Amino acid sequence: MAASQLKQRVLIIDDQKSNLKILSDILRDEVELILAQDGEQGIRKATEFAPDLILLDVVMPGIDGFEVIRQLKQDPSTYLIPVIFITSLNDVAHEEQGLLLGACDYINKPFHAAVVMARVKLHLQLARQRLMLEQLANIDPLTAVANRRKYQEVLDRQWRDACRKRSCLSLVMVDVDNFKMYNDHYGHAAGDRVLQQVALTLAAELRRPYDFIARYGGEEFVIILPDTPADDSFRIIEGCRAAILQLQIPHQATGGCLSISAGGYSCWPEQPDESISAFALKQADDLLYQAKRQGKNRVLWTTAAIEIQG
Ligand SMILES: Nc1nc2c(ncn2[C@@H]2O[C@H](COP(=O)(O)OP(=O)(O)OP(=O)(O)O)[C@@H](O)[C@H]2O)c(=O)[nH]1
Repeated sequence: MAASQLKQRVLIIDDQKSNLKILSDILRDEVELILAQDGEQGIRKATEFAPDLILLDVVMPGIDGFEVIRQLKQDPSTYLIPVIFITSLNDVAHEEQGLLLGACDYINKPFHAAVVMARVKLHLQLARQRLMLEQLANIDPLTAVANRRKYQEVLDRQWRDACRKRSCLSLVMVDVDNFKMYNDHYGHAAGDRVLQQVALTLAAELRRPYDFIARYGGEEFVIILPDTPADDSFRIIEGCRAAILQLQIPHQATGGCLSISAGGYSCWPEQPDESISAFALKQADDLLYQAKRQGKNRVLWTTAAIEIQG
């Protein structure tokens, strides 16, 4: 089913069961509902289920709605979720406070079904559009894999995870061999089609959910293999190299078939520091350069301690 056809998720946080029931009855057919009966539970469910929209009661025992939204806006995993306040506090000062804290709208009690529905639909539509824009901003238009901007974001996250788990993370730079000659011989449009094929083939070789590929620029791709031992990572990239060769794309200018070279670097990150992760990528890039100098169509790999050559 296309993402646009999936039901969006709405989390309702209200301490009154009767309100939860009224709102559920209004929204049930249109959205997937998640219910929470106090602020703490609401925050937990917002983190766990990543809803597309939150309806938040203001007056609740324990932490009130204002404190809930404050906490949601401080957490990177929830701060983008739109929040509509639902309240019987009909004065302007409270409404202003809610909006200043980052709420996108206000619905007053008692509820009018048509108004609730209209406002929820409007904010869900805006949320969907924002998600689509975000996805477009992260994708390379030619090859449809992630772009360099997304690479940096994913690397930062996976580097932090690897620090926490003390696990092995590999960074790989991949480059199409003799691509200038390919363009010169077959034309730029044919070169574009080859880049698309290469991206598709590399992506298909990465089978684990957190393996990641991005187009780094031109005919270069970058791959992140988190939580994978160095020798397995090397084998995966060797598999990529073999898969590109198996495409048997003729490259008459070289008298053979199109190939790739790669440089890989495996490490065990200890500090979430961008200059260290940039250094790791530089190691991979230096090995790619060596692979080119040693004759191309090969993968060179290094870890802090060992060097493997293919
Ligand atoms: N068709 C096409 N070509 C591109 C694209 N981006 C970069 N290129 C071309 O890729 C070529 C890369 O050339 P070089 O950096 O000299 O590398 P190479 O010819 O592959 O040589 P080696 O890396 O030594 O194997 C240049 O001619 C770029 O114009 C693109 O999006 N489409």
